[in-house]
Amino acid sequence: MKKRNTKAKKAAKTKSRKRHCLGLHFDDERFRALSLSLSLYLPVSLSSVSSHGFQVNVRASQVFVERFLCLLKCRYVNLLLYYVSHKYIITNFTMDYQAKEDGIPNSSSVPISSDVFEHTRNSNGEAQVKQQVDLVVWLNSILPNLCLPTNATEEDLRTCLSNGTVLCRLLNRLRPGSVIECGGTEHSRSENIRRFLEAMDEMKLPRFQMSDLEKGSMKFVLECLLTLRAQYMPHSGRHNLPKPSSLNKCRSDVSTTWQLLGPCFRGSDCSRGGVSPQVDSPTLSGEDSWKGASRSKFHRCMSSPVIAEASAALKHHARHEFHEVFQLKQGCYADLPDEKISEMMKSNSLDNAPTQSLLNLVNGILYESVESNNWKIPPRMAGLLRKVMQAIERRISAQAEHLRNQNNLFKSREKKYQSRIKVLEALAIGSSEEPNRHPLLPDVLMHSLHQGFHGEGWCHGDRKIKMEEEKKKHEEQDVIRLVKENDQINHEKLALKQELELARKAYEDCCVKMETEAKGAEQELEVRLKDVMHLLTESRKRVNELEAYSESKNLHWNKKEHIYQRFTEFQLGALQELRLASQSIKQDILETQKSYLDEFHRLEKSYKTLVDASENYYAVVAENRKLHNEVQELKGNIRVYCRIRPFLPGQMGKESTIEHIGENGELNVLNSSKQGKDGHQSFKFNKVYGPDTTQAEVYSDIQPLIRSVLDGYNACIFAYGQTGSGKTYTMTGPDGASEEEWGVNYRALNDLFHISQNRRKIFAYEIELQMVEIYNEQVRDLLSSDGSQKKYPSLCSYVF
Ligand SMILES: Nc1ncnc2c1ncn2[C@@H]1O[C@H](COP(=O)(O)OP(=O)(O)OP(=O)(O)O)[C@@H](O)[C@H]1O
Repeated sequence: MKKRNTKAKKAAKTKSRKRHCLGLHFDDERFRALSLSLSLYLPVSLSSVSSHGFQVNVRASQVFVERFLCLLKCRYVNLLLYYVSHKYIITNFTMDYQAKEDGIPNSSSVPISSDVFEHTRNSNGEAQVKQQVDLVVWLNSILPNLCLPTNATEEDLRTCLSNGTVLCRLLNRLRPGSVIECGGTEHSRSENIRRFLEAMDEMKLPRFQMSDLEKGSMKFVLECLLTLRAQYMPHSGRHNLPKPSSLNKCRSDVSTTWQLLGPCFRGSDCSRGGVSPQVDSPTLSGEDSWKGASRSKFHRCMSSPVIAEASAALKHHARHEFHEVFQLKQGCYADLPDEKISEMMKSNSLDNAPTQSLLNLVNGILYESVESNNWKIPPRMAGLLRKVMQAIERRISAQAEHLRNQNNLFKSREKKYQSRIKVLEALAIGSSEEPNRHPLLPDVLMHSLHQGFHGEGWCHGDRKIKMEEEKKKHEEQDVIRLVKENDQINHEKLALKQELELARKAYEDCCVKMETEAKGAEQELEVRLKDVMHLLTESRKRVNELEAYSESKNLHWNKKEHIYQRFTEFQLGALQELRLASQSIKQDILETQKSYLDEFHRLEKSYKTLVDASENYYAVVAENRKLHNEVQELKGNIRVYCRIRPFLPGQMGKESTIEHIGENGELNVLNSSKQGKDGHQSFKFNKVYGPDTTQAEVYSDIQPLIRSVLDGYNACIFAYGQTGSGKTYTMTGPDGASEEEWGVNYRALNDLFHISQNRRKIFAYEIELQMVEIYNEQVRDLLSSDGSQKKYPSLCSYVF
């Protein structure tokens, strides 16, 4: 019996290894357990199970389904969860899976109906479109001048990114100085892209090929940009893609996981989202696949907030319209209208909006405040920020509560399974204590066996004995088979128990970790909220101060501007006048210069003439003097002139005695007292001046004598006649005389000074004047200042 048991165990082991080789280990119990585990975290539920197939209800995208099929083939849950954590799970559909009895089911052979495929494709397309929209919004927020439409197609993106400048600018905004941008030539285009890719390599981030930008799918380009976004804006689009660092980590995780699994899958097959795992060699057992690092990675993925987010997104699929409230076309929060902010702040919108949208909003506002407003948050945005943070806090609290409920549920299920395991263990123990009774052997069979050894048919001949032996042999074979199956069941029970224990521990760890993370996140959010509120208060103070300062400055500058404007206008007017004056002066200067030039030429000519004349001047002057004096001598050294006084005002009716005045100094006088010839007397003078002769005409005959005096000749002019005949009038002029009435004395002195002044460069004259009066033959000095009126004995002439 012992030998038979050993053989049965060996056969069971061989069969078990064979099942592992097939890569399928989904009998009913095992799959139920797996489904239960999955349903705790994922939108997967087992619909029906049979010995050869099962139906799974999945809410997932096509990618998810493909991954799930891979999971079914190798029972590798880690892989499934990994992909789920990074892909959208957005739709519902049912997948029928019929496992093949004789081989490994291939994902391509899974009978999925055409409408399911269509639905799946649409789901996948929706996810890609959403990723693309998110990416466009992000690009617009980083590079506002880009102005990409939210519904930009792949070709639009290709056109936008193909010259490489946008990529370089994007990278420089995220990481200043990362790349140096070239110009817009064809060569610069490839150079820009090359530099961008080098920078990505340097940052150890996944990149695309240059040909991806030229044609074909933009998938890798989009993945690269989403990774870049996750790297530098880790809170933005978290549900779309992991951080680049974590992406690389996840890639290595996947690779590690494959190693743990054995060579069933190659990491490279899925490093870019591939879905065609290969079964190359026997896999490890299901128990092995849950050991060590892979299990911890599984729980790390499970504990990721993204899972919770994805789950929440599935549960609140109907809330899609609220997501629209927080979607911004251009990603510019500062320009949001008040109506939009009010709509966002409504409790209905906040409670129903996806958490990722709220986080995007918070990050967007903070990013804008850092980038554009120098850490200043506008008050209306601060109110919205506070509301959003409160909504996030409420959600975190709800998540923690949900996790606690899940934990309780899991514990209750664990107890239920433990009780089942205990029953099975009791059955197994019972069978070992009663060797002749296998727990799974039916009573009828046990009765037959008993009868086989102790029954009465033993005595009815050889034929009967032979039949009994054959029957016994069959029954023994049945017993062996049943024992073997019982061993197998026990073995699987033990494995299931261990697996459940591990899962329970892992789940507890996961819950603790998630609670810790939730508390940490809550505390972090509280700290950030406090920081934001502090910043907001400071910003408000600063804004008020700046507004007051700006107002006063504005007034001051307005005044100054007015003053400067007036001053400028005045200066412009003055400048204009100066310009006109300058032009006029310039014209005058030119004219003056021209006239001076003419004058200079004229003076030059005159000067030459004068030079010529001056050479003979002195000779001419001497000659002139000589001739002049000779003329005077010829005229006579003693000349006698006679001037006839007109009637005085009171004598107008009297008869004149002047009979005739001749041209040559002849004068005929009629004496009415005498008769005849004696009554007519004739006189002869050098010249006779009639009663109408002016003072100037009298002096014109005397003037040459004045010149002779200055030439060194002596001259004497004196007047004589009876009282009232006009001597004083002729020599001096009447009292208060005008220049016309000046007598000989004034005119002679004028000429003396004038001629002596003209000759001052040649001669120096000394002029002395003496004025005397001769009266009653007494000479009196009229210019004497001592009052003594010096008297001379007898002199009756004026001497010059
Ligand atoms: N040519 C004249 N035209 C007009 N009035 C004259 C003229 N000559 C003399 N008289 C006037 O005659 C008057 C007498 O002249 P004035 O005093 O010169 O004479 P007199 O010879 O000097 O006299 P006396 O010897 O007494 O001094 C004056 O009133 C004077 O104005």
